[in-house]
Amino acid sequence: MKVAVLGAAGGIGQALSLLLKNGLPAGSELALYDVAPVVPGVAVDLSHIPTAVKVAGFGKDDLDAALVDADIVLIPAGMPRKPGMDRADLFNVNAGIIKTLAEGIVKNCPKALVGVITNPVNGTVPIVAEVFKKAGTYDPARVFGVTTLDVIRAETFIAELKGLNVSDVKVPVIGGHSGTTILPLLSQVEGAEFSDEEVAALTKRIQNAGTEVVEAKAGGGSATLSMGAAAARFCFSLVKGLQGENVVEYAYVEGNTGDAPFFAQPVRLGKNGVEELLPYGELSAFEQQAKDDMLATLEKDIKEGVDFMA
Ligand SMILES: NC(=O)C1=CN([C@@H]2O[C@H](COP(=O)(O)OP(=O)(O)OC[C@H]3O[C@@H](n4cnc5c(N)ncnc54)[C@H](O)[C@@H]3O)[C@@H](O)[C@H]2O)C=CC1
Ligand SMILES: O=C([O-])CC(=O)C(=O)O
Repeated sequence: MKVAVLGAAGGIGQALSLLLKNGLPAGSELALYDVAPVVPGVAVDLSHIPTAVKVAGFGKDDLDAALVDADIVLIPAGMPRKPGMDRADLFNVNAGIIKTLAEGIVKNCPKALVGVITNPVNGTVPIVAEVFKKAGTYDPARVFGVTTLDVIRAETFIAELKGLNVSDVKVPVIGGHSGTTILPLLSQVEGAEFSDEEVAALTKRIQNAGTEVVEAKAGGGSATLSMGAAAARFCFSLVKGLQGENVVEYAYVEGNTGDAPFFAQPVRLGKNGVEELLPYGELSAFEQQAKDDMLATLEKDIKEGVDFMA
């Protein structure tokens, strides 16, 4: 198994790479790529951890070597938010970065499963899809926007509020990955009941959790450690799928819900990425309204990504 992390020297990239060094199956290769000159050092540092995962660092001119024959590519490359910014404000800087990296994937590992972390996810995932379409290598089952952070936040906040064991709490989160496009389905959480006030407050907290971190970091960036944990969880699920295990995650994919061209929904993972698109089930009246209200924003974000490549 070869996993490439693009943007590996950044806040997310380093946390994620540490978790992958410790958690990938024995015999795996971890390829760390970044334009920052520190990246070989990050690889050397991680290589001293005694696990059976081989780590190599690749500097800015070595994208091809980092990607060649990768089974999974995770992309946390690009600029994070500062207080006062929306994720959409990152589009102009990050769109070009994502395009270049996606072109590298086409050239070196067109069959890889690709997890896009770079914001705005609502628009960067369509860019990856368009690059692959242009090259004739697009397979919607292999391209994911990583929305796992929304899921783990929802699990954490609900366990805290209701005094539950967090490992027992499962929360579906659908839609996109910004503001109101993030839609936790609290009506489907088993083992917990919520008042209308709790639903409104929790939904808002989950939607604004990224901003909560951005403000707390006061100009020093956005979520990196929790995102590292979320991306590692998602990557380990992709690995399990590749190994033939049956595992379900929520991810932002070109799916079949009919809501928008890309939409986070439950997917069963397998040897080819998405093995089965699963329905998100019945929505409460609150959730139905919230979904209807957010679709125009999500569509606009997606169009921005598609138009960038037109
Ligand atoms: N999907 C999600 O839930 C989340 C997404 N994010 C996003 O992840 C991205 C990264 O965030 P951080 O790690 O905090 O930022 P960071 O600034 O700490 O790291 C970004 C890294 O990307 C590298 N980079 C820039 N251009 C590159 C290129 N062309 N090729 C390879 N590497 C390149 C930089 O050198 C840097 O090391 C941001 O866009 C952020 O908004 C952050 C948190 C959650
Ligand atoms: O809020 C941000 O800019 C980073 C992010 O996507 C998150 O933490 O969910």
